[in-house]
Order: sequence, then C-alpha cells, then structure tokens
Amino acid sequence: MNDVKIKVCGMTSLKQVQELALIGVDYAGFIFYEKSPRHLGNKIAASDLKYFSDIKKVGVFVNESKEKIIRTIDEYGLDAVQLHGDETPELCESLKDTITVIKAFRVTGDEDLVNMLQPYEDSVDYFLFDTKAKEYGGTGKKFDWSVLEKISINKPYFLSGGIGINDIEQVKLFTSANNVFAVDVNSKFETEPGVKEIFPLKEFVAQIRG
Ligand SMILES: O=C(O)c1ccccc1N[C@@H]1O[C@H](COP(=O)(O)O)[C@@H](O)[C@H]1O
Repeated sequence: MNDVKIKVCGMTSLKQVQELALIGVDYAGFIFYEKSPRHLGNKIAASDLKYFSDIKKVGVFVNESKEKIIRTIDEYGLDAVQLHGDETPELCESLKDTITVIKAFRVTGDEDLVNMLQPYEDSVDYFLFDTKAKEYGGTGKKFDWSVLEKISINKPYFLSGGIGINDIEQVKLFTSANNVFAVDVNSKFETEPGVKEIFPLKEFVAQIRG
C-alpha cells in the first residue's frame, strides 16, 4: 500500500468537499487568489468550512499580505497554507508557528533548484513543485519530474502540475522512489474551473493507494 497523501485543489462547492472526504482524499485546496478562475469568493460560506473537519483544508495564496492570510486562516479554519507566489522565507517562517506552511516552487527545469530551495529549508513544512507558466497555477501542464531526482531534497514535498488519470503508473513509480509526501491534482479532474469530476477522482485515489 502506498501511503502518499492526496490533495485536490480548487474546490468551490461544499458538497464536493464532502464527497472528497468520503472517497479518502486527505487535503482539499481553496484558492484565495482573485485572478484565478477557481477563486473561492463567496461560493462556500466561511462558517460552513470552518467546522468541517473530515478533510484537511489548505488555503492557496499568491503574494498575499500576512494580515489577510492570518484573517483567512481564522475565518475558514484552515489547516495549512500553500504560498504559490514569490513569498519570502521570512513570511513563511512567521506563519509556521501558527499553521502548516507549504511553499510552492514553479519549475521550468532551467532554474538552480538547490539555490532556490535552500533559504526556505528551515522556514516551511513542505515544498510543493508545480509547472512554471504565465499563470501562477492551475495550468494543467506537467514539468519534467526527473529534475527533482537530480538533487537532494531534504524535505517532503507535494508533487503537482497537470497530473491526471493517465499519470497513475508514472505517479506510483515516482512516489515510491522519492520523498513525495502528497500528490496534488486540480484542473485535469474538472468539467470547468472549480467543478471536479468525483468518479475519476475516486478511481485515482483507489489506484494510487492500491
Ligand atoms: O488552480 C489555480 O487556479 C491556481 C491559481 C493560483 C495559484 C495556484 C493554483 N492552483 C495550483 O496549481 C497547481 C497545479 O494545478 P494543475 O494540476 O496544473 O491544474 C496545484 O498545486 C494547485 O494548488
């Protein structure tokens, strides 16, 4: 049995969040970035999410102020924050006493990952690797995961970026050989931004775990 965690990001309906919990998804992601087509806005009331504890709730932020992040953690009862922009190690560290911090790094394959990660090593709980594109996230594009195998990453991480139902075997192989804490899926399981396809997600969870 593979004990890698599964996160489904970009949730905009409470019913679908409840369904994720029922099919064994570990983390549900909520986008608090206004420019995203998956921006949560007022699609789920903060009070409804705050007391829903059958799944871990991750708030996704892009270059947001510390004050707004802290307010949102409290309003929505978040369990973790995913910082998906150009947040500094200092901001990450200052939040880490309050909440689990996941720092996203957007990868092309050309960057010096060792130097990018080093300043964050003591300031965050998890790294997350996503594909670098014009948009900050939710691109549906994969990057070359082998760049992660070429360096030593001393922190468990979320593997992200365009992962879909056809990637199950590749994900299983990669997660069993590397320090992957969780697999993060999003746009490849949508009928439209923010609306997930639960049946393929159920199949994905079963096969990754199986
Ligand atoms: O999904 C978004 O719209 C989004 C916007 C801004 C920052 C992050 C966002 N989503 C994150 O994107 C990755 C990968 O998504 P995909 O599988 O390529 O669609 C995932 O970590 C989401 O948390």
